[in-house]
Amino acid sequence: MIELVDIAYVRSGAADLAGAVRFATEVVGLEHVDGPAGDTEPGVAHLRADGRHHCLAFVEGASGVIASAFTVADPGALALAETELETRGFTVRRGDADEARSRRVSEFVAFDDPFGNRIELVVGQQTLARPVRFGRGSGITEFGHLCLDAPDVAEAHRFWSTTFNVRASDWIGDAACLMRIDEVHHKLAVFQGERPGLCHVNFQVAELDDVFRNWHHLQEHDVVIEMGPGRHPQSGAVFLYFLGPEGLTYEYSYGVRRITDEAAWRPRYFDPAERGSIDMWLGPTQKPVTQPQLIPEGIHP
Ligand SMILES: O=C/C=C/C(C(=O)O)=C(/O)C(=O)O
Ligand SMILES: [Fe+2]
Repeated sequence: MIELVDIAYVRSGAADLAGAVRFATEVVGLEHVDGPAGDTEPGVAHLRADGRHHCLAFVEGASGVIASAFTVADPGALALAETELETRGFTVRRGDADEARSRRVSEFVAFDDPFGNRIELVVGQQTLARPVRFGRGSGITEFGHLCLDAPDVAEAHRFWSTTFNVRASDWIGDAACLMRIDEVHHKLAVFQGERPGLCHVNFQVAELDDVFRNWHHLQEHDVVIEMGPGRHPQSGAVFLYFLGPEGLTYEYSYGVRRITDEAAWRPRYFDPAERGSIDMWLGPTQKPVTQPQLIPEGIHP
Protein backbone atom coordinates (compact mmCIF):
# COMPACT_ATOMS: atom_id res chain seq x y z
CA MET A 1 0.00 0.00 0.00
CA ILE A 2 1.46 3.36 -1.05
CA GLU A 3 0.86 6.26 1.33
CA LEU A 4 -0.07 9.52 -0.38
CA VAL A 5 0.45 12.58 1.78
CA ASP A 6 -1.27 15.25 -0.29
CA ILE A 7 -2.09 16.46 -3.76
CA ALA A 8 0.83 18.34 -5.31
CA TYR A 9 0.02 19.90 -8.68
CA VAL A 10 -1.62 19.58 -12.05
CA ARG A 11 0.53 20.06 -15.15
CA SER A 12 -1.32 21.03 -18.25
CA GLY A 13 -0.56 21.94 -21.85
CA ALA A 14 -1.47 25.42 -23.05
CA ALA A 15 -1.57 26.37 -26.72
CA ASP A 16 -1.82 30.03 -25.68
CA LEU A 17 0.42 30.18 -22.65
CA ALA A 18 0.04 33.92 -22.07
CA GLY A 19 -3.76 33.66 -22.30
CA ALA A 20 -3.89 30.76 -19.86
CA VAL A 21 -1.71 32.68 -17.39
CA ARG A 22 -3.76 35.85 -17.79
CA PHE A 23 -6.96 33.98 -16.98
CA ALA A 24 -5.40 32.09 -14.06
CA THR A 25 -4.14 35.31 -12.49
CA GLU A 26 -6.62 38.03 -13.44
CA VAL A 27 -9.77 35.93 -13.36
CA VAL A 28 -9.09 32.98 -11.05
CA GLY A 29 -6.77 34.98 -8.79
CA LEU A 30 -3.70 32.72 -8.66
CA GLU A 31 -0.14 34.06 -8.43
CA HIS A 32 2.12 33.73 -11.45
CA VAL A 33 5.26 32.68 -9.63
CA ASP A 34 7.64 33.27 -12.52
CA GLY A 35 6.99 36.98 -12.83
CA PRO A 36 9.56 39.32 -14.30
CA ALA A 37 11.62 38.84 -11.14
CA GLY A 38 11.08 35.09 -10.99
CA ASP A 39 13.42 32.39 -12.23
CA THR A 40 11.62 31.91 -15.49
CA GLU A 41 11.74 28.72 -17.49
CA PRO A 42 10.90 29.28 -21.15
CA GLY A 43 7.55 27.81 -22.09
CA VAL A 44 6.48 26.94 -18.54
CA ALA A 45 4.34 29.04 -16.18
CA HIS A 46 3.85 28.13 -12.52
CA LEU A 47 0.70 29.23 -10.72
CA ARG A 48 0.45 29.34 -6.95
CA ALA A 49 -2.49 29.21 -4.53
CA ASP A 50 -0.91 28.37 -1.16
CA GLY A 51 2.40 27.43 0.44
CA ARG A 52 3.29 25.09 -2.43
CA HIS A 53 5.60 26.65 -5.03
CA HIS A 54 2.80 25.96 -7.51
CA CYS A 55 -0.22 23.76 -7.85
CA LEU A 56 -0.81 24.38 -11.53
CA ALA A 57 1.82 24.49 -14.25
CA PHE A 58 1.07 25.42 -17.83
CA VAL A 59 3.46 24.07 -20.43
CA GLU A 60 3.38 25.66 -23.87
CA GLY A 61 2.08 23.10 -26.36
CA ALA A 62 -1.08 21.16 -27.15
CA SER A 63 -3.99 21.91 -24.76
CA GLY A 64 -4.79 19.18 -22.30
CA VAL A 65 -3.72 17.63 -19.06
CA ILE A 66 -0.18 16.29 -18.89
CA ALA A 67 -0.10 14.91 -15.34
CA SER A 68 -1.70 15.04 -11.91
CA ALA A 69 0.68 14.76 -8.97
CA PHE A 70 0.61 13.58 -5.38
CA THR A 71 3.26 13.81 -2.67
CA VAL A 72 4.67 10.87 -0.76
CA ALA A 73 6.59 11.26 2.49
CA ASP A 74 10.26 10.95 1.55
CA PRO A 75 12.72 9.43 -0.96
CA GLY A 76 12.47 6.05 0.77
CA ALA A 77 8.70 6.06 0.36
CA LEU A 78 9.11 7.04 -3.30
CA ALA A 79 11.52 4.15 -3.93
CA LEU A 80 9.09 1.74 -2.26
CA ALA A 81 6.21 3.14 -4.32
CA GLU A 82 8.20 2.66 -7.50
CA THR A 83 8.86 -1.00 -6.66
CA GLU A 84 5.28 -1.58 -5.56
CA LEU A 85 3.86 -0.15 -8.79
CA GLU A 86 6.26 -2.20 -10.89
CA THR A 87 5.29 -5.33 -8.95
CA ARG A 88 1.68 -4.55 -9.78
CA GLY A 89 2.56 -4.42 -13.46
CA PHE A 90 2.76 -0.66 -14.05
CA THR A 91 5.51 0.86 -16.14
CA VAL A 92 7.14 3.46 -13.92
CA ARG A 93 9.51 6.13 -15.16
CA ARG A 94 11.87 8.20 -12.99
CA GLY A 95 11.90 11.86 -13.87
CA ASP A 96 15.31 13.30 -14.68
CA ALA A 97 16.89 16.29 -12.94
CA ASP A 98 15.58 18.87 -15.44
CA GLU A 99 12.05 17.51 -15.22
CA ALA A 100 12.22 17.51 -11.41
CA ARG A 101 13.51 21.09 -11.46
CA SER A 102 10.63 22.19 -13.68
CA ARG A 103 8.20 20.62 -11.19
CA ARG A 104 10.04 22.13 -8.20
CA VAL A 105 10.38 18.73 -6.58
CA SER A 106 13.50 16.83 -5.59
CA GLU A 107 12.45 13.52 -7.17
CA PHE A 108 9.44 12.06 -8.92
CA VAL A 109 8.17 9.00 -10.73
CA ALA A 110 5.46 8.85 -13.39
CA PHE A 111 3.07 6.11 -14.44
CA ASP A 112 -0.32 5.81 -16.10
CA ASP A 113 -3.34 4.68 -14.10
CA PRO A 114 -5.34 1.79 -15.61
CA PHE A 115 -7.32 4.28 -17.72
CA GLY A 116 -4.43 6.31 -19.09
CA ASN A 117 -4.37 9.24 -16.67
CA ARG A 118 -0.73 10.19 -16.15
CA ILE A 119 0.03 10.28 -12.42
CA GLU A 120 3.22 11.59 -10.83
CA LEU A 121 4.39 10.78 -7.30
CA VAL A 122 6.74 13.40 -5.93
CA VAL A 123 8.92 14.18 -2.94
CA GLY A 124 10.43 17.46 -1.84
CA GLN A 125 7.87 19.75 -3.40
CA GLN A 126 9.21 23.25 -2.87
CA THR A 127 7.46 25.47 -0.33
CA LEU A 128 7.60 29.23 -0.74
CA ALA A 129 7.90 31.07 2.56
CA ARG A 130 6.54 34.42 1.40
CA PRO A 131 2.80 35.05 1.34
CA VAL A 132 0.98 34.34 -1.91
CA ARG A 133 0.74 37.41 -4.17
CA PHE A 134 -2.75 36.67 -5.41
CA GLY A 135 -3.53 38.02 -8.84
CA ARG A 136 -6.92 39.19 -7.54
CA GLY A 137 -8.77 39.09 -4.24
CA SER A 138 -10.78 35.97 -5.00
CA GLY A 139 -10.34 34.65 -1.46
CA ILE A 140 -8.44 31.51 -2.45
CA THR A 141 -6.98 29.71 0.55
CA GLU A 142 -5.65 26.55 -1.05
CA PHE A 143 -5.56 24.03 -3.86
CA GLY A 144 -8.51 21.90 -2.75
CA HIS A 145 -8.79 18.86 -4.98
CA LEU A 146 -8.33 17.47 -8.45
CA CYS A 147 -10.82 15.41 -10.33
CA LEU A 148 -10.00 12.82 -12.99
CA ASP A 149 -12.14 11.07 -15.55
CA ALA A 150 -12.32 7.35 -16.15
CA PRO A 151 -14.79 5.15 -18.03
CA ASP A 152 -15.40 2.89 -15.02
CA VAL A 153 -15.65 4.69 -11.68
CA ALA A 154 -15.95 1.52 -9.57
CA GLU A 155 -12.82 0.14 -11.21
CA ALA A 156 -11.04 3.45 -10.67
CA HIS A 157 -11.97 3.34 -6.98
CA ARG A 158 -10.71 -0.23 -6.79
CA PHE A 159 -7.39 0.90 -8.28
CA TRP A 160 -6.98 3.92 -6.02
CA SER A 161 -8.15 2.23 -2.81
CA THR A 162 -6.09 -0.94 -3.22
CA THR A 163 -2.90 0.76 -4.41
CA PHE A 164 -2.96 3.82 -2.17
CA ASN A 165 -4.27 4.96 1.21
CA VAL A 166 -7.28 6.41 -0.59
CA ARG A 167 -10.79 5.89 0.86
CA ALA A 168 -14.17 6.51 -0.72
CA SER A 169 -15.99 9.30 1.10
CA ASP A 170 -19.13 9.25 -1.05
CA TRP A 171 -20.44 7.82 -4.29
CA ILE A 172 -22.78 9.38 -6.82
CA GLY A 173 -24.06 6.14 -8.29
CA ASP A 174 -21.67 4.95 -10.95
CA ALA A 175 -21.14 8.56 -12.03
CA ALA A 176 -18.56 9.60 -9.46
CA CYS A 177 -16.56 8.60 -6.43
CA LEU A 178 -15.18 11.27 -4.09
CA MET A 179 -12.10 10.06 -2.22
CA ARG A 180 -9.97 11.25 0.67
CA ILE A 181 -6.36 10.84 1.58
CA ASP A 182 -6.61 12.82 4.81
CA GLU A 183 -9.41 14.47 6.81
CA VAL A 184 -10.66 16.53 3.90
CA HIS A 185 -13.78 14.92 2.41
CA HIS A 186 -12.08 14.57 -0.96
CA LYS A 187 -8.81 15.61 -2.49
CA LEU A 188 -9.30 13.26 -5.41
CA ALA A 189 -12.47 12.49 -7.30
CA VAL A 190 -13.10 10.29 -10.31
CA PHE A 191 -16.01 11.03 -12.60
CA GLN A 192 -17.36 8.79 -15.29
CA GLY A 193 -16.10 9.86 -18.68
CA GLU A 194 -15.55 8.12 -21.97
CA ARG A 195 -11.87 8.96 -21.98
CA PRO A 196 -9.27 9.69 -19.35
CA GLY A 197 -8.84 13.37 -18.63
CA LEU A 198 -8.96 16.09 -16.05
CA CYS A 199 -12.50 16.96 -15.01
CA HIS A 200 -11.60 20.02 -12.94
CA VAL A 201 -9.23 21.61 -10.46
CA ASN A 202 -10.65 23.01 -7.24
CA PHE A 203 -9.64 26.00 -5.16
CA GLN A 204 -11.06 26.55 -1.70
CA VAL A 205 -12.07 30.08 -0.78
CA ALA A 206 -12.16 31.67 2.66
CA GLU A 207 -15.78 32.77 2.89
CA LEU A 208 -19.17 32.02 1.46
CA ASP A 209 -19.17 35.62 0.26
CA ASP A 210 -16.12 34.90 -1.89
CA VAL A 211 -18.09 32.35 -3.92
CA PHE A 212 -20.75 34.92 -4.71
CA ARG A 213 -18.33 37.81 -5.25
CA ASN A 214 -16.40 35.58 -7.64
CA TRP A 215 -19.62 34.63 -9.42
CA HIS A 216 -20.30 38.29 -10.15
CA HIS A 217 -16.70 38.86 -11.18
CA LEU A 218 -16.82 35.93 -13.61
CA GLN A 219 -20.09 37.11 -15.12
CA GLU A 220 -18.71 40.63 -15.54
CA HIS A 221 -15.81 39.11 -17.48
CA ASP A 222 -18.04 36.91 -19.65
CA VAL A 223 -16.63 33.69 -18.25
CA VAL A 224 -18.68 30.57 -18.96
CA ILE A 225 -20.28 29.43 -15.70
CA GLU A 226 -20.65 25.69 -15.98
CA MET A 227 -22.64 25.17 -12.80
CA GLY A 228 -23.55 26.98 -9.61
CA PRO A 229 -23.48 28.66 -7.29
CA GLY A 230 -24.90 25.59 -5.63
CA ARG A 231 -24.24 23.27 -2.74
CA HIS A 232 -22.97 19.71 -3.01
CA PRO A 233 -24.69 17.33 -0.58
CA GLN A 234 -21.57 15.16 -0.45
CA SER A 235 -18.93 17.54 0.93
CA GLY A 236 -21.49 20.16 1.93
CA ALA A 237 -19.42 22.72 0.02
CA VAL A 238 -20.89 25.68 -1.82
CA PHE A 239 -19.49 25.47 -5.33
CA LEU A 240 -19.07 27.33 -8.58
CA TYR A 241 -17.64 25.71 -11.71
CA PHE A 242 -16.40 27.78 -14.60
CA LEU A 243 -14.56 27.22 -17.83
CA GLY A 244 -11.12 28.66 -18.46
CA PRO A 245 -9.00 28.69 -21.58
CA GLU A 246 -7.54 25.46 -22.95
CA GLY A 247 -10.70 23.60 -21.86
CA LEU A 248 -9.71 23.67 -18.21
CA THR A 249 -12.60 23.71 -15.74
CA TYR A 250 -11.98 25.46 -12.46
CA GLU A 251 -14.06 25.19 -9.30
CA TYR A 252 -14.21 27.51 -6.33
CA SER A 253 -15.71 26.03 -3.23
CA TYR A 254 -16.31 26.95 0.36
CA GLY A 255 -17.00 24.80 3.40
CA VAL A 256 -15.78 21.31 2.48
CA ARG A 257 -16.56 18.70 5.11
CA ARG A 258 -13.75 17.22 7.20
CA ILE A 259 -14.04 13.61 8.25
CA THR A 260 -12.54 13.67 11.70
CA ASP A 261 -13.93 10.38 12.99
CA GLU A 262 -12.40 8.05 10.43
CA ALA A 263 -13.75 4.89 12.05
CA ALA A 264 -17.32 6.17 12.11
CA TRP A 265 -17.57 7.41 8.51
CA ARG A 266 -19.43 5.24 6.03
CA PRO A 267 -19.52 6.28 2.36
CA ARG A 268 -22.96 7.25 1.17
CA TYR A 269 -24.51 6.41 -2.18
CA PHE A 270 -26.33 9.22 -3.95
CA ASP A 271 -28.49 8.63 -6.98
CA PRO A 272 -27.37 10.91 -9.82
CA ALA A 273 -30.94 10.83 -11.15
CA GLU A 274 -32.30 12.35 -7.94
CA ARG A 275 -32.80 16.07 -8.25
CA GLY A 276 -30.54 17.58 -5.65
CA SER A 277 -27.93 14.86 -5.65
CA ILE A 278 -25.44 17.23 -7.28
CA ASP A 279 -26.85 20.55 -6.07
CA MET A 280 -28.95 20.69 -2.91
CA TRP A 281 -30.22 24.10 -4.03
CA LEU A 282 -31.70 22.44 -7.13
CA GLY A 283 -29.95 24.77 -9.54
CA PRO A 284 -29.67 23.83 -13.20
CA THR A 285 -27.31 20.91 -13.68
CA GLN A 286 -27.94 20.38 -17.39
CA LYS A 287 -24.32 21.24 -18.05
CA PRO A 288 -22.44 18.02 -17.61
CA VAL A 289 -20.35 18.06 -14.46
CA THR A 290 -17.55 16.62 -16.51
CA GLN A 291 -16.13 18.64 -19.34
CA PRO A 292 -12.80 16.91 -19.17
CA GLN A 293 -9.61 18.48 -20.32
CA LEU A 294 -8.51 15.56 -22.42
CA ILE A 295 -5.06 14.15 -22.74
CA PRO A 296 -3.79 15.16 -26.18
CA GLU A 297 -3.01 12.29 -28.50
CA GLY A 298 0.59 11.19 -28.27
CA ILE A 299 1.48 13.36 -25.29
CA HIS A 300 2.81 10.45 -23.28
CA PRO A 301 6.00 8.87 -24.55
O1 LIG B 1 -21.28 16.22 -8.32
C1 LIG B 1 -20.92 16.21 -7.16
C2 LIG B 1 -19.73 16.85 -6.75
C3 LIG B 1 -19.33 16.87 -5.48
C4 LIG B 1 -18.21 17.62 -4.97
C5 LIG B 1 -18.32 17.95 -3.54
O2 LIG B 1 -19.03 17.25 -2.79
O3 LIG B 1 -17.70 18.92 -3.11
C6 LIG B 1 -17.14 18.08 -5.71
O4 LIG B 1 -16.31 18.97 -5.27
C7 LIG B 1 -16.72 17.70 -7.04
O5 LIG B 1 -16.26 16.60 -7.22
O6 LIG B 1 -16.67 18.59 -7.87
FE1 LIG C 1 -14.95 19.47 -7.16
